[in-house]
Amino acid sequence: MKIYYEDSLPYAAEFFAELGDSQVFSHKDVNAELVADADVLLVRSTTKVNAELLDANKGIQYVGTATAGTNHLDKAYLQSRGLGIHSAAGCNAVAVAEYVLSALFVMAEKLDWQLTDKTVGIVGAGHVGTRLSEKLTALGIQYCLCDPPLADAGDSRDFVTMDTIMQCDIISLHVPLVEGGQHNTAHMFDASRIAQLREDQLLINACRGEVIDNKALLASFVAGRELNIVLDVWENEPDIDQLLVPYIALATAHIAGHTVEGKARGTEMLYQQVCKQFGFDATKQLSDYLPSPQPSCINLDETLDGQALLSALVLSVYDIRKDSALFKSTIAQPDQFRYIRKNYSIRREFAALSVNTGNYLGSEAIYALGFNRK
Ligand SMILES: NC(=O)C1=CN([C@@H]2O[C@H](COP(=O)(O)OP(=O)(O)OC[C@H]3O[C@@H](n4cnc5c(N)ncnc54)[C@H](O)[C@@H]3O)[C@@H](O)[C@H]2O)C=CC1
Ligand SMILES: O=C(O)C(=O)[C@H](O)COP(=O)(O)O
Repeated sequence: MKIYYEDSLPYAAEFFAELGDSQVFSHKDVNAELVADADVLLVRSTTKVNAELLDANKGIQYVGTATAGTNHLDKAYLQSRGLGIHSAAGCNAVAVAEYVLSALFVMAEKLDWQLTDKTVGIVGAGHVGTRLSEKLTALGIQYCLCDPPLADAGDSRDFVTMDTIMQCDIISLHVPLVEGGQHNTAHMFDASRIAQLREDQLLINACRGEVIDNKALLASFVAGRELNIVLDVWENEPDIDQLLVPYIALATAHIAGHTVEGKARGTEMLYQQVCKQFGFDATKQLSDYLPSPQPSCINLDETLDGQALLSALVLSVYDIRKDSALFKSTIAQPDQFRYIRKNYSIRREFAALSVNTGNYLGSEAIYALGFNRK
Protein backbone atom coordinates (compact mmCIF):
# COMPACT_ATOMS: atom_id res chain seq x y z
CA MET A 1 0.00 0.00 0.00
CA LYS A 2 1.38 3.40 -0.99
CA ILE A 3 0.79 6.14 1.58
CA TYR A 4 1.57 9.74 0.60
CA TYR A 5 1.56 12.38 3.31
CA GLU A 6 2.16 16.12 3.41
CA ASP A 7 5.35 17.12 5.24
CA SER A 8 3.32 19.25 7.69
CA LEU A 9 1.73 16.19 9.38
CA PRO A 10 3.73 15.74 12.59
CA TYR A 11 4.72 12.16 13.47
CA ALA A 12 3.31 10.84 10.18
CA ALA A 13 6.49 8.83 9.58
CA GLU A 14 6.15 7.25 13.04
CA PHE A 15 2.45 6.47 12.69
CA PHE A 16 2.36 5.25 9.09
CA ALA A 17 5.75 3.64 8.41
CA GLU A 18 4.58 0.13 9.27
CA LEU A 19 1.33 0.33 7.33
CA GLY A 20 2.92 0.48 3.91
CA ASP A 21 5.33 2.21 1.63
CA SER A 22 5.08 5.79 2.87
CA GLN A 23 6.31 8.85 1.04
CA VAL A 24 6.36 12.51 2.07
CA PHE A 25 5.56 15.52 -0.17
CA SER A 26 5.38 19.29 0.21
CA HIS A 27 2.15 21.05 -0.68
CA LYS A 28 4.18 23.41 -2.86
CA ASP A 29 5.32 20.54 -5.10
CA VAL A 30 2.36 18.19 -5.02
CA ASN A 31 0.78 17.44 -8.40
CA ALA A 32 -1.21 14.75 -10.16
CA GLU A 33 1.85 12.89 -11.38
CA LEU A 34 3.41 12.76 -7.92
CA VAL A 35 0.39 11.09 -6.29
CA ALA A 36 -0.77 9.07 -9.32
CA ASP A 37 -0.06 5.73 -7.61
CA ALA A 38 -1.14 6.64 -4.06
CA ASP A 39 -3.56 4.32 -2.28
CA VAL A 40 -3.78 6.66 0.70
CA LEU A 41 -3.39 10.44 0.53
CA LEU A 42 -2.97 12.45 3.75
CA VAL A 43 -3.05 16.25 3.60
CA ARG A 44 -3.52 19.40 5.67
CA SER A 45 -5.46 22.50 4.66
CA THR A 46 -2.89 23.82 2.22
CA THR A 47 -3.33 21.02 -0.35
CA LYS A 48 -6.40 21.28 -2.56
CA VAL A 49 -7.78 17.84 -3.31
CA ASN A 50 -9.82 17.84 -6.51
CA ALA A 51 -10.12 16.38 -10.02
CA GLU A 52 -6.93 18.10 -11.11
CA LEU A 53 -4.95 16.30 -8.39
CA LEU A 54 -6.63 12.90 -8.50
CA ASP A 55 -8.03 12.21 -12.00
CA ALA A 56 -4.78 10.50 -13.03
CA ASN A 57 -4.91 8.24 -9.97
CA LYS A 58 -7.19 5.30 -10.69
CA GLY A 59 -6.65 3.36 -7.47
CA ILE A 60 -6.89 5.83 -4.58
CA GLN A 61 -8.81 4.34 -1.67
CA TYR A 62 -8.57 6.87 1.13
CA VAL A 63 -8.11 10.65 1.29
CA GLY A 64 -7.86 12.29 4.71
CA THR A 65 -7.11 15.77 6.01
CA ALA A 66 -5.48 16.13 9.43
CA THR A 67 -7.48 19.32 9.98
CA ALA A 68 -10.92 20.33 11.23
CA GLY A 69 -11.80 22.41 8.17
CA THR A 70 -12.55 20.53 4.95
CA ASN A 71 -13.13 23.37 2.49
CA HIS A 72 -9.92 22.46 0.60
CA LEU A 73 -11.46 19.10 -0.36
CA ASP A 74 -13.75 18.98 -3.39
CA LYS A 75 -16.41 16.90 -1.68
CA ALA A 76 -18.59 16.34 -4.73
CA TYR A 77 -15.58 15.07 -6.65
CA LEU A 78 -14.46 12.73 -3.85
CA GLN A 79 -17.98 11.36 -3.56
CA SER A 80 -18.10 10.83 -7.34
CA ARG A 81 -14.95 8.67 -6.90
CA GLY A 82 -16.60 6.70 -4.11
CA LEU A 83 -14.26 8.22 -1.51
CA GLY A 84 -15.44 9.36 1.91
CA ILE A 85 -14.69 12.75 3.47
CA HIS A 86 -12.16 11.94 6.19
CA SER A 87 -11.05 14.73 8.51
CA ALA A 88 -9.74 15.20 12.03
CA ALA A 89 -12.84 16.84 13.49
CA GLY A 90 -12.06 18.45 16.83
CA CYS A 91 -8.31 17.70 16.73
CA ASN A 92 -7.37 21.33 17.39
CA ALA A 93 -10.49 22.69 19.08
CA VAL A 94 -8.69 23.18 22.40
CA ALA A 95 -5.84 24.99 20.64
CA VAL A 96 -8.20 27.47 19.01
CA ALA A 97 -10.12 28.02 22.26
CA GLU A 98 -6.83 28.77 24.05
CA TYR A 99 -5.80 31.16 21.24
CA VAL A 100 -9.08 33.03 21.76
CA LEU A 101 -8.50 33.22 25.52
CA SER A 102 -5.06 34.74 24.94
CA ALA A 103 -6.64 37.30 22.59
CA LEU A 104 -9.34 38.08 25.15
CA PHE A 105 -6.88 38.75 27.96
CA VAL A 106 -4.66 40.94 25.76
CA MET A 107 -7.61 42.94 24.43
CA ALA A 108 -9.11 43.26 27.92
CA GLU A 109 -5.89 44.92 29.07
CA LYS A 110 -5.83 47.20 26.04
CA LEU A 111 -9.49 48.22 26.35
CA ASP A 112 -9.51 48.26 30.16
CA TRP A 113 -12.20 45.60 30.29
CA GLN A 114 -13.26 43.39 33.18
CA LEU A 115 -14.09 40.25 31.21
CA THR A 116 -16.63 39.01 33.74
CA ASP A 117 -18.74 42.09 32.86
CA LYS A 118 -18.73 41.15 29.17
CA THR A 119 -20.66 38.68 27.04
CA VAL A 120 -19.04 36.62 24.30
CA GLY A 121 -21.18 35.72 21.29
CA ILE A 122 -19.91 32.43 19.87
CA VAL A 123 -20.93 31.80 16.27
CA GLY A 124 -20.61 28.09 15.53
CA ALA A 125 -21.08 25.82 18.55
CA GLY A 126 -19.24 22.78 17.22
CA HIS A 127 -15.94 21.46 18.55
CA VAL A 128 -14.19 24.82 18.88
CA GLY A 129 -17.24 26.81 19.99
CA THR A 130 -18.01 24.22 22.66
CA ARG A 131 -14.44 24.07 24.03
CA LEU A 132 -14.42 27.89 24.12
CA SER A 133 -17.73 28.00 25.99
CA GLU A 134 -16.35 25.55 28.59
CA LYS A 135 -13.26 27.67 29.18
CA LEU A 136 -15.37 30.84 29.43
CA THR A 137 -17.53 29.09 32.02
CA ALA A 138 -14.37 28.27 33.99
CA LEU A 139 -13.47 31.96 33.94
CA GLY A 140 -16.96 33.13 34.90
CA ILE A 141 -17.41 34.95 31.58
CA GLN A 142 -20.91 34.94 30.09
CA TYR A 143 -21.49 33.73 26.56
CA CYS A 144 -24.24 32.93 24.11
CA LEU A 145 -24.22 30.52 21.19
CA CYS A 146 -25.51 30.89 17.65
CA ASP A 147 -25.63 27.73 15.53
CA PRO A 148 -28.76 27.36 13.37
CA PRO A 149 -27.72 23.95 11.91
CA LEU A 150 -27.29 22.49 15.42
CA ALA A 151 -30.49 24.15 16.64
CA ASP A 152 -32.36 22.60 13.67
CA ALA A 153 -30.80 19.22 14.48
CA GLY A 154 -32.27 19.34 18.00
CA ASP A 155 -29.17 20.23 20.05
CA SER A 156 -30.54 20.90 23.53
CA ARG A 157 -28.41 23.97 24.33
CA ASP A 158 -29.93 27.47 24.19
CA PHE A 159 -29.19 29.25 20.96
CA VAL A 160 -29.59 32.89 19.97
CA THR A 161 -29.96 34.60 16.61
CA MET A 162 -27.28 36.56 14.80
CA ASP A 163 -29.16 39.73 15.80
CA THR A 164 -28.46 38.89 19.44
CA ILE A 165 -24.85 37.99 18.63
CA MET A 166 -24.41 41.47 17.10
CA GLN A 167 -25.24 42.96 20.52
CA CYS A 168 -22.53 41.00 22.36
CA ASP A 169 -19.40 42.80 23.55
CA ILE A 170 -17.19 40.15 21.97
CA ILE A 171 -18.00 38.08 18.88
CA SER A 172 -15.93 34.98 18.14
CA LEU A 173 -16.40 33.15 14.83
CA HIS A 174 -16.09 29.35 14.69
CA VAL A 175 -18.04 28.25 11.62
CA PRO A 176 -16.85 26.21 8.65
CA LEU A 177 -16.56 27.97 5.30
CA VAL A 178 -19.84 27.15 3.56
CA GLU A 179 -20.46 28.81 0.22
CA GLY A 180 -24.17 29.15 -0.55
CA GLY A 181 -27.21 27.33 0.75
CA GLN A 182 -29.34 27.88 3.83
CA HIS A 183 -26.39 28.14 6.20
CA ASN A 184 -23.96 30.08 4.03
CA THR A 185 -21.01 31.46 5.99
CA ALA A 186 -19.03 33.09 3.15
CA HIS A 187 -19.00 36.83 3.86
CA MET A 188 -21.25 36.24 6.86
CA PHE A 189 -19.69 39.54 7.94
CA ASP A 190 -20.35 41.52 4.77
CA ALA A 191 -20.31 45.31 4.44
CA SER A 192 -23.67 45.69 6.13
CA ARG A 193 -22.80 43.52 9.14
CA ILE A 194 -19.41 45.23 9.47
CA ALA A 195 -21.26 48.57 9.47
CA GLN A 196 -23.32 47.32 12.43
CA LEU A 197 -20.20 46.66 14.53
CA ARG A 198 -19.63 49.20 17.28
CA GLU A 199 -16.24 50.57 18.24
CA ASP A 200 -16.71 49.22 21.77
CA GLN A 201 -17.07 45.66 20.47
CA LEU A 202 -14.40 43.08 19.65
CA LEU A 203 -14.62 40.70 16.68
CA ILE A 204 -12.35 37.63 16.53
CA ASN A 205 -12.03 35.44 13.44
CA ALA A 206 -10.11 32.19 13.92
CA CYS A 207 -12.15 30.05 11.51
CA ARG A 208 -11.83 30.92 7.82
CA GLY A 209 -10.81 34.23 6.26
CA GLU A 210 -13.68 34.26 3.78
CA VAL A 211 -16.23 34.47 6.61
CA ILE A 212 -15.42 38.21 6.81
CA ASP A 213 -15.42 40.37 3.66
CA ASN A 214 -11.85 41.66 4.02
CA LYS A 215 -12.28 44.38 1.39
CA ALA A 216 -15.33 45.74 3.19
CA LEU A 217 -13.45 45.60 6.49
CA LEU A 218 -10.53 47.53 5.02
CA ALA A 219 -12.93 50.10 3.54
CA SER A 220 -14.47 50.57 6.95
CA PHE A 221 -11.06 51.27 8.54
CA VAL A 222 -10.07 53.58 5.69
CA ALA A 223 -13.30 55.49 6.26
CA GLY A 224 -12.09 56.15 9.81
CA ARG A 225 -13.88 53.54 11.92
CA GLU A 226 -11.84 52.29 14.87
CA LEU A 227 -13.00 48.70 15.12
CA ASN A 228 -11.37 46.12 17.41
CA ILE A 229 -10.57 43.13 15.23
CA VAL A 230 -8.43 40.03 15.87
CA LEU A 231 -7.67 37.97 12.77
CA ASP A 232 -5.95 34.60 12.57
CA VAL A 233 -7.43 33.87 9.16
CA TRP A 234 -7.62 36.01 6.05
CA GLU A 235 -9.20 36.04 2.65
CA ASN A 236 -7.00 34.63 -0.10
CA GLU A 237 -4.30 33.07 2.11
CA PRO A 238 -1.36 33.07 1.73
CA ASP A 239 -1.62 36.14 -0.55
CA ILE A 240 -3.53 38.28 1.89
CA ASP A 241 -4.37 41.97 1.56
CA GLN A 242 -1.35 43.59 3.20
CA LEU A 243 -3.18 46.92 3.51
CA LEU A 244 -5.52 45.46 6.10
CA VAL A 245 -2.78 44.28 8.47
CA PRO A 246 -1.90 47.56 10.28
CA TYR A 247 -5.53 48.10 11.29
CA ILE A 248 -5.90 44.70 12.95
CA ALA A 249 -5.38 44.75 16.72
CA LEU A 250 -3.87 41.24 16.83
CA ALA A 251 -2.89 39.62 13.55
CA THR A 252 -1.59 36.06 13.12
CA ALA A 253 -0.85 33.67 10.26
CA HIS A 254 -3.57 31.01 10.62
CA ILE A 255 -1.87 29.38 13.58
CA ALA A 256 -4.72 29.31 16.11
CA GLY A 257 -4.91 25.52 15.85
CA HIS A 258 -1.16 24.98 15.77
CA THR A 259 -0.39 23.56 19.18
CA VAL A 260 1.88 20.52 19.26
CA GLU A 261 -1.10 18.50 20.47
CA GLY A 262 -3.60 19.97 17.99
CA LYS A 263 -1.50 19.18 14.94
CA ALA A 264 -0.30 15.79 16.14
CA ARG A 265 -3.80 14.72 17.20
CA GLY A 266 -4.85 15.30 13.58
CA THR A 267 -2.23 12.79 12.39
CA GLU A 268 -3.27 10.30 15.06
CA MET A 269 -6.95 10.56 14.04
CA LEU A 270 -6.09 9.79 10.39
CA TYR A 271 -3.93 6.87 11.51
CA GLN A 272 -6.90 5.42 13.41
CA GLN A 273 -9.15 5.88 10.37
CA VAL A 274 -6.66 4.27 7.96
CA CYS A 275 -6.15 1.32 10.35
CA LYS A 276 -9.91 0.84 10.55
CA GLN A 277 -10.47 1.05 6.80
CA PHE A 278 -7.62 -1.32 5.91
CA GLY A 279 -8.06 -3.75 8.80
CA PHE A 280 -4.88 -2.99 10.79
CA ASP A 281 -4.70 -2.94 14.59
CA ALA A 282 -4.11 0.66 15.70
CA THR A 283 -1.25 -0.01 18.09
CA LYS A 284 0.30 3.45 18.18
CA GLN A 285 -0.85 6.50 20.05
CA LEU A 286 0.08 10.11 20.39
CA SER A 287 1.39 9.75 23.92
CA ASP A 288 4.15 7.52 22.47
CA TYR A 289 5.59 10.54 20.67
CA LEU A 290 4.65 13.81 22.39
CA PRO A 291 7.61 15.41 24.16
CA SER A 292 7.27 16.56 27.77
CA PRO A 293 6.88 20.32 27.99
CA GLN A 294 9.80 22.22 29.50
CA PRO A 295 9.06 23.37 32.14
CA SER A 296 6.05 21.18 32.83
CA CYS A 297 4.88 22.97 35.99
CA ILE A 298 3.90 26.60 36.49
CA ASN A 299 3.94 28.38 39.85
CA LEU A 300 1.16 30.95 40.18
CA ASP A 301 2.16 34.55 40.72
CA GLU A 302 0.45 34.97 44.07
CA THR A 303 1.11 38.71 44.14
CA LEU A 304 -1.74 38.90 41.60
CA ASP A 305 -5.43 38.15 41.91
CA GLY A 306 -8.58 37.79 39.81
CA GLN A 307 -8.32 38.65 36.12
CA ALA A 308 -4.70 39.82 36.42
CA LEU A 309 -3.66 36.43 37.82
CA LEU A 310 -5.58 34.40 35.22
CA SER A 311 -4.31 36.64 32.42
CA ALA A 312 -0.69 36.22 33.57
CA LEU A 313 -1.16 32.44 33.71
CA VAL A 314 -2.76 32.12 30.26
CA LEU A 315 -0.25 34.49 28.64
CA SER A 316 2.65 32.61 30.24
CA VAL A 317 1.57 29.57 28.22
CA TYR A 318 0.57 31.36 25.03
CA ASP A 319 1.04 35.08 24.44
CA ILE A 320 -0.63 36.03 21.14
CA ARG A 321 1.19 39.41 21.21
CA LYS A 322 4.44 37.71 20.24
CA ASP A 323 2.89 36.05 17.20
CA SER A 324 1.14 39.27 16.23
CA ALA A 325 4.28 41.37 16.55
CA LEU A 326 6.26 38.97 14.35
CA PHE A 327 3.44 38.84 11.81
CA LYS A 328 3.03 42.62 11.60
CA SER A 329 6.74 43.35 11.35
CA THR A 330 7.55 40.74 8.69
CA ILE A 331 4.43 40.04 6.64
CA ALA A 332 5.49 42.37 3.81
CA GLN A 333 8.39 40.02 2.99
CA PRO A 334 7.84 37.62 0.10
CA ASP A 335 6.16 34.32 1.00
CA GLN A 336 6.13 35.29 4.68
CA PHE A 337 2.64 33.98 5.50
CA ARG A 338 3.72 30.49 4.49
CA TYR A 339 7.12 30.90 6.15
CA ILE A 340 5.64 31.81 9.54
CA ARG A 341 3.28 28.84 9.43
CA LYS A 342 5.97 26.38 8.42
CA ASN A 343 8.40 27.58 11.07
CA TYR A 344 5.89 28.09 13.86
CA SER A 345 7.41 27.64 17.28
CA ILE A 346 6.31 25.03 19.74
CA ARG A 347 3.13 25.87 21.63
CA ARG A 348 1.58 23.55 24.19
CA GLU A 349 -1.99 23.16 25.39
CA PHE A 350 -2.93 23.90 29.02
CA ALA A 351 -3.54 20.19 29.61
CA ALA A 352 0.15 19.46 29.00
CA LEU A 353 1.04 21.56 32.03
CA SER A 354 0.42 21.42 35.74
CA VAL A 355 -0.04 24.44 37.96
CA ASN A 356 1.07 24.76 41.53
CA THR A 357 -1.75 26.92 42.86
CA GLY A 358 -0.32 27.21 46.38
CA ASN A 359 -2.85 28.91 48.65
CA TYR A 360 -4.79 30.50 45.80
CA LEU A 361 -8.51 30.22 46.53
CA GLY A 362 -9.58 30.20 42.88
CA SER A 363 -7.62 27.06 42.00
CA GLU A 364 -10.72 25.16 40.79
CA ALA A 365 -11.16 27.71 37.97
CA ILE A 366 -7.60 27.03 36.89
CA TYR A 367 -8.15 23.29 36.73
CA ALA A 368 -11.46 23.82 34.93
CA LEU A 369 -9.51 25.80 32.31
CA GLY A 370 -7.65 22.59 31.50
CA PHE A 371 -4.48 22.77 33.61
CA ASN A 372 -3.44 19.78 35.71
CA ARG A 373 -3.11 19.75 39.47
CA LYS A 374 0.39 19.76 40.87
N1 LIG B 1 -7.56 28.96 12.66
C1 LIG B 1 -7.34 27.67 12.80
O1 LIG B 1 -6.21 27.26 12.97
C2 LIG B 1 -8.48 26.71 12.79
C3 LIG B 1 -9.62 26.99 12.11
N2 LIG B 1 -10.67 26.10 12.13
C4 LIG B 1 -11.88 26.47 11.40
O2 LIG B 1 -12.94 26.58 12.35
C5 LIG B 1 -14.07 25.87 11.86
C6 LIG B 1 -14.85 25.32 13.03
O3 LIG B 1 -14.11 24.27 13.62
P1 LIG B 1 -14.84 23.16 14.49
O4 LIG B 1 -15.55 23.78 15.62
O5 LIG B 1 -13.83 22.12 14.78
O6 LIG B 1 -15.90 22.62 13.44
P2 LIG B 1 -17.30 21.95 13.77
O7 LIG B 1 -17.78 21.40 12.47
O8 LIG B 1 -17.18 21.06 14.93
O9 LIG B 1 -18.23 23.18 14.19
C7 LIG B 1 -18.69 24.15 13.30
C8 LIG B 1 -20.08 24.55 13.74
O10 LIG B 1 -20.51 25.65 12.94
C9 LIG B 1 -21.90 25.50 12.75
N3 LIG B 1 -22.38 26.30 11.63
C10 LIG B 1 -22.38 25.99 10.32
N4 LIG B 1 -22.93 27.01 9.61
C11 LIG B 1 -23.29 27.96 10.50
C12 LIG B 1 -23.90 29.23 10.38
N5 LIG B 1 -24.27 29.74 9.20
N6 LIG B 1 -24.11 29.95 11.52
C13 LIG B 1 -23.74 29.46 12.73
N7 LIG B 1 -23.18 28.25 12.90
C14 LIG B 1 -22.95 27.51 11.79
C15 LIG B 1 -22.07 24.00 12.53
O11 LIG B 1 -23.41 23.59 12.75
C16 LIG B 1 -21.10 23.42 13.54
O12 LIG B 1 -21.73 23.13 14.77
C17 LIG B 1 -13.49 24.78 10.93
O13 LIG B 1 -14.41 24.44 9.93
C18 LIG B 1 -12.29 25.43 10.36
O14 LIG B 1 -12.64 26.09 9.16
C19 LIG B 1 -10.63 24.97 12.89
C20 LIG B 1 -9.52 24.65 13.58
C21 LIG B 1 -8.31 25.46 13.53
O1 LIG C 1 -7.91 22.47 11.26
C1 LIG C 1 -8.14 23.45 10.54
O2 LIG C 1 -9.20 23.60 9.92
C2 LIG C 1 -7.10 24.51 10.40
O3 LIG C 1 -7.38 25.59 9.98
C3 LIG C 1 -5.74 24.16 10.86
O4 LIG C 1 -5.43 24.51 12.13
C4 LIG C 1 -4.71 24.76 9.97
O5 LIG C 1 -4.36 23.77 9.15
P1 LIG C 1 -3.03 23.72 8.27
O6 LIG C 1 -3.12 24.84 7.31
O7 LIG C 1 -1.89 23.74 9.18
O8 LIG C 1 -3.19 22.45 7.60
